[in-house]
Amino acid sequence: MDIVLDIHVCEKLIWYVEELLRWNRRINLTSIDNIDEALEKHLLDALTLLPLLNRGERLLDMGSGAGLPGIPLSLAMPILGVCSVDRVFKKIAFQQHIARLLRLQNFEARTDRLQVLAAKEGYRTTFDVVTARALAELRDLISLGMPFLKPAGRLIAMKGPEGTRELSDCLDLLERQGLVVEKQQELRLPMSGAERTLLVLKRCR
Ligand SMILES: C[S@@+](CC[C@H](N)C(=O)[O-])C[C@H]1O[C@@H](n2cnc3c(N)ncnc32)[C@H](O)[C@@H]1O
Repeated sequence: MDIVLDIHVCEKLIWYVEELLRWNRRINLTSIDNIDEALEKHLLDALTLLPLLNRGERLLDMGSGAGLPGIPLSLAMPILGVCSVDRVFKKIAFQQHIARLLRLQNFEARTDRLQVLAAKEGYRTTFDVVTARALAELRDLISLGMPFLKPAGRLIAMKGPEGTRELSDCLDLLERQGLVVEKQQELRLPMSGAERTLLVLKRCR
């Protein structure tokens, strides 16, 4: 997948996935409970965003669940500032446990509803990048994500094959919100061949 990472980063990434599956036996965090599948469909999938990010950017991961894609991105790119938000406390407790043990300096996990966080100072219009995986249809992601974007910020929606249809269904909304499609990237995960669509929408006014 053209992603080259330091061996120490890889060890931490794999430890994170193992810890996720360990916690998953006690509290339900993810439907995947097999290590090979989790490495591909959680870890590699999250890392597909790396080439789309720039050093020093501030990123919001909306509805991050067990920390995906925010935790792998924060490990692989320590120069990124990641804020990871989910409304479910136990999921954020797991993310905070990971951040503590891996000493993630560039990572903040908070329990909040996105609609509430969007009104808070320090969060509204302060992010260069807003990401979401498996949170909602593109139309709803745009409504949820727009309040957080800086001028010229990007919303990156991680979608399956349905991404293309969802995009063409909301071209009117993009126009109204002042968003343009900066990139539409289709890819396949290397083991299962599962299809993914990355949609990068840039705020232009
Ligand atoms: C299907 S999970 C996806 C989790 C993670 N992004 C992933 O790909 O594994 C969707 C998550 O979004 C969270 N969520 C849904 N609506 C939300 C809202 N309005 N505010 C904050 N979190 C929300 C849910 O609690 C859930 O953990």
